[in-house]
Amino acid sequence: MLKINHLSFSYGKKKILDNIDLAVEPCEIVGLVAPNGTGKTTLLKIIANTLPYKSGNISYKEFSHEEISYKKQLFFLENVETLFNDLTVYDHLALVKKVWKSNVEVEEIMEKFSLQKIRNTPIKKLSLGLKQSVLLTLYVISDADVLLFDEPINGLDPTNILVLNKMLLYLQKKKKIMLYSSHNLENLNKVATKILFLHEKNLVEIDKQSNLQEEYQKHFVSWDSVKDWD
Ligand SMILES: Nc1ncnc2c1ncn2[C@@H]1O[C@H](COP(=O)(O)OP(=O)(O)OP(=O)(O)O)[C@@H](O)[C@H]1O
Repeated sequence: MLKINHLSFSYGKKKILDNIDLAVEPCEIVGLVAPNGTGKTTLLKIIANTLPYKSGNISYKEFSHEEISYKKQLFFLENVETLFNDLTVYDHLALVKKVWKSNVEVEEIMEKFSLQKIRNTPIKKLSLGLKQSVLLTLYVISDADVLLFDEPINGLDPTNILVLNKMLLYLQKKKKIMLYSSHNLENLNKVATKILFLHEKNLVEIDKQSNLQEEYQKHFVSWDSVKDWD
């Protein structure tokens, strides 16, 4: 289980997270929802150890957040900008397989994402959507236990959104712990096992049976911020 207790975080005087508690079990796909600039990426970065925090505790199984064993069980790439641009697709996948000491077959996963045609193309020559597909492939290749996705749908066409959803269910069968931040409520509702809104600096669980769009409006939409354009 991934556990967060009493986590608070501020950038300078600006408080982003206030006393957050969260527990995520294997096989769970937790959808994280909030308006732009609320703190979803911040929370994922803290869990992934790329942003230090001072207040609270985070652990996975018996490992605390600072331990190397924790870091080895987790995979997070914030966005396609973090890919190694000069590597070819194949070399990037092979690198992650090596570093994460994974047994996952690169060829098999490339085939599932239909990446064979671009296997020898350097990342920098790919379109946004293809880079995003490579980024998602790296999650599968890593075979890490805890997978943190920040808007994984970014740039994907409808076919590749279906591939993403299949990938998430495949990873669920492999008992991964997944956190998935997104603005796409419709797709999130299809795949997430639990939906959390980051509301007023804390996490609120939303009933999956409820109308997510309505819940979003209730929690977040201030009509003052949607200006009249006539
Ligand atoms: N390095 C930083 N220094 C200071 N403030 C930051 C920093 N990074 C982010 N912020 C601020 O923290 C807040 C939360 O940012 P964050 O990127 O976590 O939001 P988000 O919910 O992921 O947004 P989006 O949906 O737009 O990706 C924003 O107001 C942002 O301006």
